[in-house]
Amino acid sequence: MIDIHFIVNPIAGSGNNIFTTEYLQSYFNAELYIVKIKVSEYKGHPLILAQKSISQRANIIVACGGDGTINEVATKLVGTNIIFGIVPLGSGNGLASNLKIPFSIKNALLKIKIKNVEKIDIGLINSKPFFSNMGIGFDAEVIKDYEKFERRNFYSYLISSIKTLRRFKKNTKKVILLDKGKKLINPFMVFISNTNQMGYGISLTPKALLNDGKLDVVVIPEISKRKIILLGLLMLLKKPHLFKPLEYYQSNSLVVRNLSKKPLDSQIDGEYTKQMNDMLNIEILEQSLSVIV
Ligand SMILES: Nc1ncnc2c1ncn2[C@@H]1O[C@H](COP(=O)(O)OP(=O)(O)OP(=O)(O)O)[C@@H](O)[C@H]1O
Repeated sequence: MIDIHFIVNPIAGSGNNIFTTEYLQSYFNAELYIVKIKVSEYKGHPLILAQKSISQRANIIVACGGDGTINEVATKLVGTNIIFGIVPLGSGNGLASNLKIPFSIKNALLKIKIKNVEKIDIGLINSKPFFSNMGIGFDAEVIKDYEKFERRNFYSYLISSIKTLRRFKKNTKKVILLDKGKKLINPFMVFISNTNQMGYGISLTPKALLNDGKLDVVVIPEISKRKIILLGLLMLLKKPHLFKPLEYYQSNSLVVRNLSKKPLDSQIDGEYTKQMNDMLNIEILEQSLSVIV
């Protein structure tokens, strides 16, 4: 028998995500599969549920949600032989988009049933995993504002982006030192990605591969509001490389030092995180998650 556990975030994306055992057993029949559904009740709960599923010896653990839920569930599976599945229900779905996992629940479940497994790289920030991307600067501030919205969709991202743009430079000075001694004062963004998608078809790192042992790094220095708008348009047109101040490179590790007095605001897989540590060691852990594609 195959033990398959579904960890469902009921509020991901447009919300109201409900799965019943009858529905899932129409794909995973009771003669072959033992199906368990676990519904997360609060932020951080998917992590606890995944840990329980591991101790219950699940063979396959499926995250039903967006990048935040994926992050919490998959964090527990890194370096194990447990197979990880995704039913994308989030607003952005960066990792699922890169893996070409269908957004239709039916087709995502059929993929899981076929069980074509690939090993993918994951990123680490001071040993804490990320799967899609992390960022410091504008994206982190957008996410901080976005988390106040009840509705998690493209419209909320757009409103948060406009609000952030209005007040962006009024914040205290940020000073960051990147590993090669590159000092950045008030950078617009330092963005580090494992995937070639941010969600909604938007990307800053189109060359990223999930199994190349590299993270794709985008550094954008302090820029004017007019240039921020130009960058936004180029991203929507899928041509961010035409934006001249943007520096793009690949690396298997980097160090980010915070030289300002305040902790750095960051986003990790689309969730706001305050970095209390002044030194961030960011690295790649090659082919350490077995995921159904
Ligand atoms: N019942 C719940 N109530 C509130 N928050 C929850 C609940 N269950 C899970 N969460 C948290 O919601 C956060 C966001 O989840 P998720 O990323 O899946 O959705 P999303 O933000 O809509 O998608 P995306 O990241 O792709 O944009 C995660 O940190 C998760 O732990």
